[in-house]
Amino acid sequence: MESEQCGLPAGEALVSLVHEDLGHADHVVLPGLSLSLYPGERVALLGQSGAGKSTLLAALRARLGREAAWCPQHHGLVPQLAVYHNVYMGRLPERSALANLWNLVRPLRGPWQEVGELCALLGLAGLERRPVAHLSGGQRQRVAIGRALYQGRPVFLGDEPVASVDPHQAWRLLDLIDARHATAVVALHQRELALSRFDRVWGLRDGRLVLDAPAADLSLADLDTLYPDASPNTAHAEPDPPSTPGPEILPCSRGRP
Ligand SMILES: Nc1ncnc2c1ncn2[C@@H]1O[C@H](COP(=O)(O)OP(=O)(O)OP(=O)(O)O)[C@@H](O)[C@H]1O
Repeated sequence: MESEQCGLPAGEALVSLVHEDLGHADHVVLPGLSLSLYPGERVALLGQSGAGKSTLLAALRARLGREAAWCPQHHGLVPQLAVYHNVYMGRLPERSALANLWNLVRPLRGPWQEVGELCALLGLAGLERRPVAHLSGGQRQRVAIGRALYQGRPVFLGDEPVASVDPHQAWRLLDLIDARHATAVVALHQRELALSRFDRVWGLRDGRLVLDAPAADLSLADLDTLYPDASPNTAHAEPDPPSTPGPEILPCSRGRP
C-alpha cells in the first residue's frame, strides 16, 4: 500500500533518521541526514565509492539491532573454517556455547541439514566441508549471503552483496534475499538492477541524500548523476530522458522536515 505522495508506503517506519550526523568518530560523512525505511520496502542504495553507503548501512544496522540480517562488504568470513561453519555462524548467538563448541568439532544434525539446504539454493551444494580459503570470490560472496540468510531476520541489510557474481547469479541471489526478507536495503553499483529489482532508490552524493524516490519514477540517466567521476564512456550510453526532476530536487522522504 502506498501513500498518495512520493510513492511511500503507508504505515509506521521501521527506522527514521531525522537530521542525523552519520560518520566515524569525529569524521562526519553524512551530515544532517533524514530518511525513513518502511516495512515491505526493497531499497537500492547507490553512490560512488566513498559516498557513505557503508556508513549509512552501519547506522541502520545499529538502529534495527536483531531485526536485521547483515551481509558485510568484505564478507567477514573465517577463511580457515568450512563453508558449513561460516554459514552456521549466522545463528551462533542463538545457541549455547557448548552446542557451538560441539558443532565446531562435529556438526549438529539439524543445522547441518538446514545449512545444506541453503547451500543447495546458493549453488554451493557439495562444498559444505570446503574451507572458505579454497573458494572463488563469487563463491565466498554466496557464503556470506548464506550466513545472512541463515540469521532468519525480517530485514536484510547488504553492502554490495552481489558485486562479485555474474548478472544471472545476481538476479537469483536477489530472488533468495527477497523470498526470505520482507524488507531490504542493498548497496550496489548495478544501476539496471536498482531500477528493475527494487521499489525505491536512495542515492548519496557529496555527503547528502540527493535521491529518495520510487524506482519506477527513475531512469538510468537519473542514476548516472550519482557518479560525477564516471567518464562519458562508462556512463549510460544513451540516457533516457529524465522522467522526474534531477536528483538535486528529488528527495522525498517522510522524515524530511
Ligand atoms: N572506520 C572509518 N573511520 C573513519 N572514516 C571512515 C571509516 N570508514 C569509512 N570512512 C570514510 O567515510 C567515508 C564514506 O565511506 P563508506 O565506506 O561509507 O563509503 P561507501 O560509499 O560505502 O564506499 P565504497 O563503495 O568504496 O564501499 C569515506 O570518506 C571513508 O574514507
